[in-house]
Amino acid sequence: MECKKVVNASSGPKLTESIVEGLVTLYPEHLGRLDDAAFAAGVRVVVRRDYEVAVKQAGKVAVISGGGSGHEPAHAGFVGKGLLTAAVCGDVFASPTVKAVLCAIVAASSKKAGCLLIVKNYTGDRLNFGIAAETARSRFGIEVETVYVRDDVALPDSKQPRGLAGCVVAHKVAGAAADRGMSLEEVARVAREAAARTATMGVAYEVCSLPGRAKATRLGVDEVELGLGIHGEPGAHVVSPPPTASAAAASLVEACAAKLEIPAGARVALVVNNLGATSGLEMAVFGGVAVEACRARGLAVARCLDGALVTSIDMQGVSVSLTRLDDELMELIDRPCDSPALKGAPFRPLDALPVTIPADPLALRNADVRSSAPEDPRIAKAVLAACDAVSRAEPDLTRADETVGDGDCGTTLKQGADAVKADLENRPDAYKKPAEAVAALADVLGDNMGGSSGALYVLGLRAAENALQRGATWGAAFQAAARAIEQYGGAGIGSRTMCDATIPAARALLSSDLNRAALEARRGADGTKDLVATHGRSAYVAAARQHGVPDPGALAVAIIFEAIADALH
Ligand SMILES: Nc1ncnc2c1ncn2[C@@H]1O[C@H](COP(=O)(O)OP(=O)(O)OP(=O)(O)O)[C@@H](O)[C@H]1O
Repeated sequence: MECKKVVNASSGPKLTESIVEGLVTLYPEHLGRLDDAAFAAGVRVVVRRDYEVAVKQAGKVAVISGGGSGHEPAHAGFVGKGLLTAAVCGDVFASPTVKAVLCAIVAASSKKAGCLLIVKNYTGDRLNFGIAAETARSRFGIEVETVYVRDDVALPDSKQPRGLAGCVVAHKVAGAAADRGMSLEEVARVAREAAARTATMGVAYEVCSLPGRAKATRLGVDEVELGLGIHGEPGAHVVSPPPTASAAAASLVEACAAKLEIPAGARVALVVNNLGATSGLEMAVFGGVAVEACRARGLAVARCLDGALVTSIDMQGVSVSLTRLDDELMELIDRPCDSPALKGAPFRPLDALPVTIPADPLALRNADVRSSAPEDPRIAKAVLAACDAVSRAEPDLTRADETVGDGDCGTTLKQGADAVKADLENRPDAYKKPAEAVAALADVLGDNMGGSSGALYVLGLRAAENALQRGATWGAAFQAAARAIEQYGGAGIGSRTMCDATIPAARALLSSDLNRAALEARRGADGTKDLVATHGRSAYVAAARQHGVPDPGALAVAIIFEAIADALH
């Protein structure tokens, strides 16, 4: 079955046409497209809107790149001041035609200044851009230089390394040089230098899927590919199980640094490229550890660029490019640019080290709780039993929350339980008296447990702590806890929340005993299977989906009461 894509046409020129149309519609201040009727049908070339004045009349070198579509924002997204003059757009993963490249050269270049072609090193691109360059020279008298980007280091013995995300560095450097008014020869020299000093390697956690085709199933659930191309071709190595972000970053950085023979202490520009469908969360994690990996290798990360730059449609993965900088490249990389995808000075300096703002932990922690109540060894026993029971129940709680919520209730509770257990081991004295123990629980859960349930537990525990400090019984203290949860959470009996377990359990604890309270908590939790949520995240989930599944928060309360009753019987 075809994979789902947000497109009108799923392949061929119609798809390319709609990509180009979309970009020029979205970025009219930057982009225009060549009128194909004036040249030849089927030509899809995106140009700087102001190319006539800013490039041709100004006598500046035109910088042109392109290739197959599917790598957006490359290359049309890099068309603009200080970057590309024009981008030639082929069909998805297919080289553009000679005619299209020739049209771009002839339209965008002046005879006086000439044109630089930046070509990713694929046979189709080499041939089509090459024929166009020769024709532009012989038939139109335009001087053309070509720079090949062959930054791939995944296949060490390859005679024809592929062009990958490193082309962005060549675009930036050449665009800046052309903008500064350097000659064609000079622009080509610095672009060649940038390309030669750049190495790239990537990792894919999921391969890409092409519009109109079935989703590729090459990679097993436990596999990733290292050293891949950007056209869905298999990577150089399959690695299983998937490496952590740190391990992946370290191997990519090492491969690039080794290939470029970068000595320790050298300045580099780091490009962390999202291959298309890597989440913002993953990009943040990976970007940070990629910088760390460079520093661990002794490299000075002088400039850094991250984001979706040269994608492979929807590949879930990242590539790392390193460029060994010298003063000239650094100066050109730092010059301002203005295109849809890159603006200002997109290569950021990373000189400043991350700052941690010191917070005064004493100001955040509650003043010590001291009561004259006698010590009670049953408290630690009950706490331990509750923690173990919650940890054991994590899969059940997760399953329930995956159906009726966002799936994190079990892990949130387990995180709290693990932290409490560790605190109990470290500070057993804090769990000997009622008010002190409850205060310790609130402190630990407040620091370690997020989510709604984290806040609700802390609220309840604080209320119980206050009551216990005033000499309340456990029954009265739990009653105060249940009331605080009701008051701040706004839910009550029948809302399909933990209140369906806490309220009846509190009543039973006041009038009867712990066993009765556990029974009532369980009855309340089971009863939520027939309720429709009015509070909490489940309130946004269809009623039919909730039916027959207990509220995870209520279920956890029942599990805790049962564990304590069992431990203390
Ligand atoms: N207003 C409320 N009053 C009482 N209990 C609530 C309330 N809202 C949610 N809950 C309880 O919290 C449980 C879910 O806890 P969890 O920590 O997963 O919170 P969440 O609602 O998913 O919020 P998030 O994950 O965004 O913090 C629910 O099963 C329910 O028992």
